[in-house]
Parts: sequence; structure tokens; C-alpha cells
Amino acid sequence: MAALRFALPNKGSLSAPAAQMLAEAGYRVNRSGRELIVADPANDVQFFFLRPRDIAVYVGEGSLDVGITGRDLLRDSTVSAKEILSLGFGRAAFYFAGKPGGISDAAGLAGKRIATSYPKLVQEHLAELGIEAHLVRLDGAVETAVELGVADAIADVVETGTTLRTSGLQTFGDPILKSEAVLIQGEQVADTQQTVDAVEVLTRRLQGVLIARRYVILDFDCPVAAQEEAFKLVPGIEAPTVSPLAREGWVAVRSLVPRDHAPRVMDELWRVGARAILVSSLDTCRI
Ligand SMILES: Nc1ncnc2c1ncn2[C@@H]1O[C@H](COP(=O)(O)OP(=O)(O)OP(=O)(O)O)[C@@H](O)[C@H]1O
Ligand SMILES: O=P(O)(O)OC[C@H]1O[C@H](OP(=O)(O)OP(=O)(O)O)[C@H](O)[C@@H]1O
Ligand SMILES: [Mg+2]
Repeated sequence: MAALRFALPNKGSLSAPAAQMLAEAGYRVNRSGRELIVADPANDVQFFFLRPRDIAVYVGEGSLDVGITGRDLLRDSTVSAKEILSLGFGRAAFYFAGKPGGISDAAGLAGKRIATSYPKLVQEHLAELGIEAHLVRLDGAVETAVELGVADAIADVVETGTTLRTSGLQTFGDPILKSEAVLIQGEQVADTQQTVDAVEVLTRRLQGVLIARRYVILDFDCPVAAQEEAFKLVPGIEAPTVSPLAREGWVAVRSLVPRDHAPRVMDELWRVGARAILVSSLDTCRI
């Protein structure tokens, strides 16, 4: 048996980005056809391609060691598993929605019919709010339920909002949940040390990919007189690397900066006297 038995989404929004992230982390997840189990012998991993909604069940029951699913799907599952890492893709919010001019807040849902594919998640949220309503469980396309008179409101995943808009609905109230893809593990400690180690390596590798996606490498030349001011702009994760430059009174500096901050940091560095400011991407890393 492989050291790590890993559940991956076989279709839907999370499937391609999950496989992509694992490939960037150095795993071989190539599915040539529709096979449901793929071996990666070099990493001693076996991937099981399952319905995203079922992943929490296999991992929570302990049949598989880890899995990637959505936080919302995990919360809707009756089996409990723990999130060990947020993966930064598959981001969506979960909202109540209804016809404009109709129900305008969660309190207005009392006694009403709410269509959803996530009944446990919604029921628990309503219970927290102290609201009693009737849930209508549907498999998908829940936005149509109001128009067809099956429900008074819906509770569903909203990503761009396009589906709601085209169905003539709008969200109301606060988001029920902010969701994204998560790496999950069973509540019980893994059976073997081999699996414990494999989970640790996996987590470190995925953290490396997350950092590589969030940060860029910034290189620049800096007059020694300006270096203290420059270091404040590029503290890096630990500290910037400073190397000698073949020019008297100057140093070369290298640091990681959050990708989103790079343009502003470059402007500021230029202002304090840095030159030859270069930005490059990381493929992956271990920090
Ligand atoms: N636009 C989106 N639509 C649905 N789910 C999304 C979207 N963006 C992110 N997600 C997340 O993907 C997970 C649902 O995946 P799932 O594969 O079941 O649904 P799907 O992408 O709608 O696929 P399908 O409806 O074709 O089965 C949830 O965690 C959800 O939050
Ligand atoms: O905010 P948006 O970007 O429009 O995305 C959200 C919509 O996408 C999903 O539907 P999907 O197409 O998967 O159909 P389904 O409801 O049958 O699952 C989800 O259930 C929402 O309806
Ligand atoms: Mg869907």
C-alpha cells in the first residue's frame, strides 16, 4: 500500500486547479483517461479521483489519508475531518438569495422554503440564527427553484454572481460562509509513521507552491547610504540577502515581496535611490 492515499476531485470547479497545484508541488497526477486510481510510485502516493462531495466521507472515515475538497462541502458533510491547509483556489461565497423586493434579511426566512444543495450547512446556520425554515434539497441549478415556485429563497455558491443575475435573484444578508479549496485529513492520527511523514512532506510542498504563487523575487542595486531605508521596504520573510556589488558604495539586494505589493515597492525603492530593480517569479520553494 502506498504511504499516502490521496482523494482528489474527479470533476467540477476544483478538479483542474487541484491537479495543477499537486503537479507544481512535484507529484505526478496525470490521468490519461477516466481512470479513478492513479499511482505516483516515485512519491509513494496513490491518487483516488472521487466526487468532490464524497471526499470528506472517505477521508473522515479514515479510508483515505488526505484529500482536497471545498470548505463548504466539508461543512455540509456529516462526517468530520479537519482542514490542514487552505489552498487559495476555488474561492466562492455561500449566500442566501431571493427576488429583489422580496425577503431582505435572514430573519425574513422564518417559515419560508429555502432551496439548496447544502442542507446541513444551511440548517446549522439557521439554527445559529435561531430561525426555523423548510429546506428543499436539490442537486443543482437551485437558482431556478424560486422562479418555478418550489422555494421562496435559495442558499448557494456564488462565485462571479452571473448565475444569480441571469436568474433575476440577488443575495441578502451576510455571507453564510467564505469557501475555498482545503487540504483535509481525518480526525484520527495516521496509522503509520510513513504516512505521518508523507503528510508532512505534502504540506511543506504545498506551502512552497502557495508562497511561490503569492510572492515574487525582487533584485535591485542599492547605494550603501540608502540600504537601511530600502530594507524597511523589503523585509522579506526572514531578512533580505545583501551581496557585494563590483561598484564601490553599492550593494546588491534580493528579497521576496508579496506579488500584489511589488509595483508599489518598486516605486518606493526607486525613490530611495535603488536601480536595476528586477522582478521574477518563483516556481516553488521551501521556506
Ligand atoms: N463557480 C462555482 N460553482 C460551483 N462551485 C464552485 C464555484 N467556484 C468554486 N466552487 C467550489 O467548488 C466546490 C463544488 O464543486 P463541485 O465539483 O461539486 O461543483 P461544480 O464545480 O459546480 O461542478 P458540477 O456542478 O459540474 O458538479 C465547492 O467547494 C464550491 O465552493
Ligand atoms: O456566481 P457564478 O460564477 O455564476 O457561479 C455560481 C454558480 O455555479 C454553480 O453552478 P453550476 O454551473 O455548477 O451548476 P449546478 O448548480 O447544477 O451545480 C453554482 O451552483 C452556482 O449556481
Ligand atoms: Mg455545480
